[in-house]
Amino acid sequence: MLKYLNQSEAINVDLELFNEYKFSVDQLMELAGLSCAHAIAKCFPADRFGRVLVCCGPGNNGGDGLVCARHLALMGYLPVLYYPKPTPKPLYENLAHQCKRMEIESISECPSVALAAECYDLIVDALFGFSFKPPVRADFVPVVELLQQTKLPIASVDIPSGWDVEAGKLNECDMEPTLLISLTAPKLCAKHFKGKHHFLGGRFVPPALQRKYELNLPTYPGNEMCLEL
Ligand SMILES: NC(=O)C1=CN([C@@H]2O[C@H](COP(=O)(O)OP(=O)(O)OC[C@H]3O[C@@H](n4cnc5c(N)ncnc54)[C@H](O)[C@@H]3O)[C@@H](O)[C@H]2O)[C@@H](O)CC1
Ligand SMILES: [K+]
Repeated sequence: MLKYLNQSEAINVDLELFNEYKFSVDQLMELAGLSCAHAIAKCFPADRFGRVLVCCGPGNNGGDGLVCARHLALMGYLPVLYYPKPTPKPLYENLAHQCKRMEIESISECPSVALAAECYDLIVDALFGFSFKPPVRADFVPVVELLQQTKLPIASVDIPSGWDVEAGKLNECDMEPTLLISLTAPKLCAKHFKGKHHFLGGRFVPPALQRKYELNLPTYPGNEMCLEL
């Protein structure tokens, strides 16, 4: 049976990938963000869902979002970034710079539900991942409210933002993505996911680490970056 990780297991797997297996954050983020773009392309083809609002948070989940936006642009989408709190570290500055040089538009105001409905076909939620601790801080309340109120389909990276990593949907955030891309392995909250598509991405987990945490990951088909669970 596929293992669903609690918050501390997710953090420990992450630490081991960096400390024991010597991956760099950039490497894993690139693969994670690329796998998200692939899962999105399988569920939301560019000819019908071309205009994508990519909402990025301040941590690595937001970094995955920046990578995903860049790959979506390469795949024929028209992503627009909403990245309200850019993190002043070279990793994130470089990813944001790459998006800019890829001519990806950026907006500084969170759009209203009505404006988002007019301008976009899909929202990518890369606000918070497995290090989220509720409640949502003030800076991110408007965008979390947009995610809760919009009728547009949402693709969530790793965790539906605002959900508790283990308990799932909270009273203060009952957002329901259409697509969830669990990275590395699903977290416990994914057991409560009721949307249409649940994908696994982040095809980089060494066999010994899979065995140690008894992840029982399914076999990715062929050279695919992601698979539907
Ligand atoms: N091995 C892995 O497990 C990998 C993880 N990656 C991504 O990294 C994510 C985890 O990244 P991080 O640990 O950097 O953390 P997150 O991106 O989950 O979030 C932490 C950031 O959000 C802020 N934050 C936390 N709670 C908040 C709240 N209530 N209101 C507002 N802001 C809040 C924190 O200050 C911090 O800046 C994963 O979910 C996944 O998306 C990938 O990049 C690559 C590989
Ligand atoms: K997220």
